[in-house]
Amino acid sequence: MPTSAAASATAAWATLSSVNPRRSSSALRLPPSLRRSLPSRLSSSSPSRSPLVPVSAMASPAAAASGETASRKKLIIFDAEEDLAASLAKYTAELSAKFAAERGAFTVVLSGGSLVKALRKLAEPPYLEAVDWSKWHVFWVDERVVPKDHADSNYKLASDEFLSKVPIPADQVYAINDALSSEGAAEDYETRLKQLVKDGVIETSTVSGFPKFDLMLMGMGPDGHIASLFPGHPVVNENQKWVTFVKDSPKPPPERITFTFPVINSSAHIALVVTGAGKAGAVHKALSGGQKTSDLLPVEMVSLQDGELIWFTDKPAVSMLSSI
Ligand SMILES: O=C(O)[C@H](O)[C@@H](O)[C@H](O)[C@H](O)COP(=O)(O)O
Repeated sequence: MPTSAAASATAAWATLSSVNPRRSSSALRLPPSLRRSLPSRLSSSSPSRSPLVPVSAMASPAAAASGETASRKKLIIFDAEEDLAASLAKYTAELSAKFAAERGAFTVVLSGGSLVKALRKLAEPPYLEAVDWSKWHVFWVDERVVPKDHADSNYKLASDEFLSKVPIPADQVYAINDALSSEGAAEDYETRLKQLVKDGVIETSTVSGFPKFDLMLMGMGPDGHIASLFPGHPVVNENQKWVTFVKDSPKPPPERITFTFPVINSSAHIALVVTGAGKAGAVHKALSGGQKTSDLLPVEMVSLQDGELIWFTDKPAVSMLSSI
């Protein structure tokens, strides 16, 4: 797998207590003992490059409350969006190779929003040629209930910006049925997921019994929402269904379908792409710890049972962390 993305990355891995965006990234350099625990696929190939430092113990109120410990969490702070996009492409391509080799399929879940633009480097050399796109199966963690050619459609966004540029077989791209109501579309999507589990395309979590997707690529809203799971909305507590619907989303359009938390938290990997000063308050709340479990933002309810959560961030997004 090409290493050019890692070589150009100016990312810094940091323990939460070390994050201080007002310092230069070299101030985030950690001792070799900590650097040794980096996942090799994300390690810098050259010691002269900017450091990549692991988050060893990020606060997780939800995990702490439930006593879960298997979740692995990391935070990456990028100096530039170009570097974030390069690192995200490398991370995704390496997971694609791993899952394609291990089980002949790679299940990838997309959100809408700025995440889609951050995927652009996957559709460029060297990844365009190096990735085995025939193994990809693409899903949406949430979708607006609008026609697929509507400007609000997450499918249309991903299709225009990414999927139309890579050779994924069309029958392995699972858009919602846009002829149905929101209730019907959610039920239909869950039925199709169940068939794909039966067919062995989607794995099942041995921990939860819910579907286990290989990689979820998601954004987070300024209010701390992920997917279409908004703060204070009852669907954040759905614990039976795989896919549900909302008719009153505070972010337009109002009607959406969304994966539920049991599915999100069964993922093998989640890349949470969160950039810009508008996200700083939610990032601060999510990463500073100590909140009551009744007061969690949806993003704080991401608690992987047996998986890896990586925050891909930039300095504006973590700009409030220096105060903790
Ligand atoms: O359907 C949606 O509205 C999106 O899927 C939404 O959940 C998005 O991912 C976040 O709002 C972050 O979006 P930005 O990264 O553009 O802020």
